[in-house]
Amino acid sequence: MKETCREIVNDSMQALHALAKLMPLLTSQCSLTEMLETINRSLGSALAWVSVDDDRGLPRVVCAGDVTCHSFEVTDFLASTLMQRHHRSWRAIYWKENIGRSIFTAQHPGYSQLQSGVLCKLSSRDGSCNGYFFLGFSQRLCALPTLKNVVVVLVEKLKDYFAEMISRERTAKEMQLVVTQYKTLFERAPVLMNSFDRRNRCVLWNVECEKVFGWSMAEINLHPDPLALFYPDPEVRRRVRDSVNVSPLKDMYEWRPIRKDGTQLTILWSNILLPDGSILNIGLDITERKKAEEQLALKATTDDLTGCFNRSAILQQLQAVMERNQSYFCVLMFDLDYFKQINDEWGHQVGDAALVHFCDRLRELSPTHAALGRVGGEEFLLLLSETDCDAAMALSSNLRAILLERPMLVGDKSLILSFSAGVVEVGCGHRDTSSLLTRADKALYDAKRSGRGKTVIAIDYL
Ligand SMILES: Nc1nc2c(ncn2[C@@H]2O[C@H](COP(=O)(O)OP(=O)(O)OP(=O)(O)O)[C@@H](O)[C@H]2O)c(=O)[nH]1
Repeated sequence: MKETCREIVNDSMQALHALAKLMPLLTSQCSLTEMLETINRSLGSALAWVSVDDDRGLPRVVCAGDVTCHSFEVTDFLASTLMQRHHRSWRAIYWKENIGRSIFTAQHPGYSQLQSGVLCKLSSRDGSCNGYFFLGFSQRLCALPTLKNVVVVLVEKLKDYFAEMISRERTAKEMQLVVTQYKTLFERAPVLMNSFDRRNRCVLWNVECEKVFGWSMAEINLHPDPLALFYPDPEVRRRVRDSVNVSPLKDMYEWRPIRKDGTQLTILWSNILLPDGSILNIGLDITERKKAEEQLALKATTDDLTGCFNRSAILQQLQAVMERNQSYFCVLMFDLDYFKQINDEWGHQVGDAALVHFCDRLRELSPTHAALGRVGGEEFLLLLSETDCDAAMALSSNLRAILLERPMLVGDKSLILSFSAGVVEVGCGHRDTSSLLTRADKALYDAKRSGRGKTVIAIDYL
């Protein structure tokens, strides 16, 4: 092939003939490298390159041929004094011999191999493409003036194509950059992102999902219904599926999915509809934040010493029960007897332990739905829903008995706690919390006044 081409470039008619045959081969489907390779094959050149300035005016070089040539060699050659001397005055120039010496260093094979060469300026009509086109040959060619004109025609034909190809490649590069940016965002953002197709297969699962849930995408797709891994309850799964929102991003909703290790997470989920019709789920793992909030809320409503509700929390509970009062219930107000003496005789720490001991026994005897709160130093309030006076009195007696049977132990001594209590039974529809508390207080006062160690029912409130 090259032998044929050598003959071509040494003969004007054959050179033009080769050019005519070459043109249809240079289609817009070719890449720039493929195009340069085709030119080399058709004209017998050992090296072809194009150097085009990019957006920032920096040369971008594409080479093809038997002689290896790097971008920096092209750039140095174009910047050399040889090239710059009469830069404005030529459009195409050629070298009959030793062009390899102007492009390569002495160690490079091309230094001695490359002999003739043609360089042509390249600029598109719209000015979007500025640069050079070069063809180098391993022979000293005598038909170079003809070849120079062939190259000029070639460049004339190709320059708009080069411009288009370069801009296409530039667009592809920009697209690639956008893809890379989105991929990086998808992979690295500390946000959960995933997508499931219509057959419930997971098709997107970012690194954050793997980190938070503990499953890889492959592991999830081994399950016939991957969503069941996170939401074992079919009813919850149904609600999750129903929540998929095909309108633009709305609020985020809280869900409690299960992690691979069985722990429960708290995730805020929302979803967006992508242009291809698929749904992208976006989530934030708020498990730790939620735990901290719950702990704070618990602390705000709990009595540090006894672990029961604190004053404001138990009064709020009472308020809530009164507001929705649809059934009867009982309120018991307890007060430890002679508690000052306990503190004085046994010390404050024992006094604290006595409060805990009393509360623990009371909790043991109370039904699970009961609410117990500490309203003052050694004063407690117990709310018993759907409980009448008799049941409340029975509970009070049991408490007295258990405090006797299982006294508090202080070293080798035992301390039997005594208490007084007031009981109020509240009928359905009663709403007045403050009069209820006054009645309970009054009954408790009566118990104290009549000798302590007693429980008194506030009859008039029934
Ligand atoms: N150890 C301890 N003592 C407390 C705490 N809160 C209040 N007290 C004490 O409880 C005592 C209550 O005394 P009083 O109101 O006279 O009641 P009491 O001695 O039980 O007398 P009666 O109720 O009339 O039987 C006071 O000495 C308070 O200092 C607490 O958290 N820990």
